[in-house]
Amino acid sequence: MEKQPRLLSSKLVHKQRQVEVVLNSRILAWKEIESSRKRGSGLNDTSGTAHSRGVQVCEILAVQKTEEDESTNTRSQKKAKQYSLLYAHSFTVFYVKRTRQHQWRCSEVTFHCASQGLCEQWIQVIAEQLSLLANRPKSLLVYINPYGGKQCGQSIYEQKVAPLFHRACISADVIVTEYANHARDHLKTEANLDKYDGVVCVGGDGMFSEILHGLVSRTQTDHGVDQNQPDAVLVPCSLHIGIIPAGSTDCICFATIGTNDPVTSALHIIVGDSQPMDVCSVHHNNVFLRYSVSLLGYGFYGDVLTDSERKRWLGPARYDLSGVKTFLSHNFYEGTVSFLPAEDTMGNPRDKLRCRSGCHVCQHKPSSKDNQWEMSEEKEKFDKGDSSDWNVIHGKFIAINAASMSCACPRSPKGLSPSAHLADGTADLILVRKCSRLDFFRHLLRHTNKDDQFDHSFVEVHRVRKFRFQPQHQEPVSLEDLSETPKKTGFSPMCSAQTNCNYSSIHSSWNCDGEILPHTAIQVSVQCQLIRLFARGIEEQQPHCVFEDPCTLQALEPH
Ligand SMILES: Nc1ncnc2c1ncn2[C@@H]1O[C@H](COP(=O)(O)OP(=O)(O)OP(=O)(O)O)[C@@H](O)[C@H]1O
Ligand SMILES: CCCCCCCCCCCCC/C=C/[C@@H](O)[C@H](CO)NC(C)=O
Ligand SMILES: [Ca+2]
Repeated sequence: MEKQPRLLSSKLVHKQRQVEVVLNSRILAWKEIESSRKRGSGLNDTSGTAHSRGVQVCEILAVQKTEEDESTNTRSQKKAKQYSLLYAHSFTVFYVKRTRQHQWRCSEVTFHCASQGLCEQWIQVIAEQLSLLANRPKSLLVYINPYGGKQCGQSIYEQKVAPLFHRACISADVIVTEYANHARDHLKTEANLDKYDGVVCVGGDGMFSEILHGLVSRTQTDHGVDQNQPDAVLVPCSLHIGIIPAGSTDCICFATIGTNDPVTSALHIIVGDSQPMDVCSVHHNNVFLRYSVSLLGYGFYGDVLTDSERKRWLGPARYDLSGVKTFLSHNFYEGTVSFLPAEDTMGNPRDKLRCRSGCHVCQHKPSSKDNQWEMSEEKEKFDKGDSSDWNVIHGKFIAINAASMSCACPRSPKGLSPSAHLADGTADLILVRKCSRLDFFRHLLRHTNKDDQFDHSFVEVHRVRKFRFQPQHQEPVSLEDLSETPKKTGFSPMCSAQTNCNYSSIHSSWNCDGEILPHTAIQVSVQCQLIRLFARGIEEQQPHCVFEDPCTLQALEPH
C-alpha cells in the first residue's frame, strides 16, 4: 500500500550526501586510474571522456559484504587480490549504471577496508540510507504471461529479473497465468492487495491491459464507484504497476522508460520510480467496455489487429504480415467523430514538446485541470448532453487513432503522436481521411523517421478530453446480422466481394491497447493520472559513464 514518506532529518540528509560524496570520489579516483592506465597502454579510453554522472543514494540498489571471488585472471582482479591481502575486509555497492538508448544495468563497486568494524559501519550506514527510501517496494505481486510475444515471459523473469529482486531484498509472489484474463480476474477478486507495494506485469501491452483492468476495477469496487457511468470520477489506484516487457509491441513500457529492456524495467521497479499515467475509459451506450492507456485505433490499426489475432503463432511478426495485408486492402470507413477539445492545456500535438522525465506539461497541476473540468461549464454542458462546445466531423476515414500517450515503440521510436503526454489529462485524436495508397504509405513511413506524420492535407490531429464515434451504418446487433463469418469479436466487411478492391467496408473494429472491442459506437473520456507506474518517463539522453571492469578502491574512511 502507498507508504507515507518519512521526513529525513537534516542530519540524515547530510549523511546521505556524505555517502554520495565518498562513493563518487572513489569512483572518480578509479576512473582516473583506469584512464591513465589506458593512455599508457595506448588503449582508446572512453570512460575518461564521458561526462561522469554521479551515483546518487537513490540509485544504489544494494550493499553487501563482498563475496570472495577466487578468480584473479584480469589485471584489475589481480590488483583487487593485492588490495584484499592488505585490506582484508570489503563490501560491495550495487548501483544503477546508464548505458546506451535509455538502458540501465546493475553495476558494482567494491570497497576494501582495513578493519572489520569499519567495513560493517559503512555497510550499516549505506543500508540505513536505503531503508529510509520509503518509495521503494519491498513486496510485489508478479503476473507472468507465458503466451505473449515470443513466449519467453517466464524465462525472462527467472533469468533477468528475479536475481535483481533478490539482490535488492524484494519478496515476490509469482503467478504464471493459465488462461487469458486470469490475472485480471485474480486482481479483481482474490488477491489480498494489502500485502503488496506493487503489481508487476511480465508480458506485453495486452497483459498490462489485464492488470490495468483488474486493478482499476478492484479500486472502483472497493470505493463504491460505478464504472458504467461514463462521467464517473474514478478513484486513482494506490498500488504502482511495474512492466517487465515480454510482448510484441511493448509500447507502454517503451513510452514510459524509453526502452523495452527487461533489466532496465526491473531496475526502475527496484529504485521505486513513480510515473502517473492517464487512462481512457471506453463506454458503449452507457455500458463500460474497457480502459486504454496507449492506442484506441479504428480502421487501419483495428483491421491490423483483427487480422493478426489469427496469426498469433507468428509472434511479433504477425503485425508486419497483417500490416502489409491491411495496407493493400486500403479500406476506409464512414462515420461521425465528435470531440471536446482540451482548451486549457500547455501543449498541442504538433509542438514538438516531447513528454520526458519531469515533464512540465504533465506537472501543470492536472488535478486543478480535473477541478477545472469538474467545476467547468464544459462538464455541465456535457452532463446535460449539451455538446455545443464539441466539434463534430463527419467523413470517410482510413484511420481514427486516439493516443493517450506517444505510443512510442521499437517499430516507431517517436510513436503515433510524438508530442502526446503521459499524464496531462488529454489524448491526441488523429483523423486520417480517405486518401491514395501512396499518400497513406508516406504517412505511415513518417512514423519511422523524423518527418512530421501530421503534415499531410488528409491528416488532422486534435488534443481532446473526450470523444465519441458513431459509424455511418448502425452496427449489427447480433452476429446473425453479419454477412460474413464473424471475426473474433469484431465486425467483418459487409460487402460480399472479397477482392482486394478499394471498397469502403461498413465496419472496422476498435483496437484498444491490442484488444478488440465488441462495439464500434463508443464514448471515450480521459481520466487524468488514474494509475502510477514504476517508471520515470523517458530521461533526456545523457552522456553516461562507461566503467569496463568492476573497480576496486582504496580504503574508505567514513567521516
Ligand atoms: N496463460 C495465458 N494463455 C493464453 N493467453 C493469455 C495468457 N495470459 C495472458 N493471455 C493473453 O495473451 C494476450 C497477449 O498477451 P501480451 O499482450 O502479453 O502479448 P502480445 O499481444 O504479444 O504483446 P503486445 O500486446 O505488446 O503486442 C493478452 O490478451 C492476454 O490477455
Ligand atoms: C511502410 C512502413 C510502415 C511503418 C509503420 C510503422 C507504424 C508503427 C506504429 C506502431 C504503433 C503501435 C501503437 C501501439 C499499439 C498497441 O497498443 C497494440 C498492442 O500492443 N499494438 C498494436 C500493433 O496494435
Ligand atoms: Ca495523455
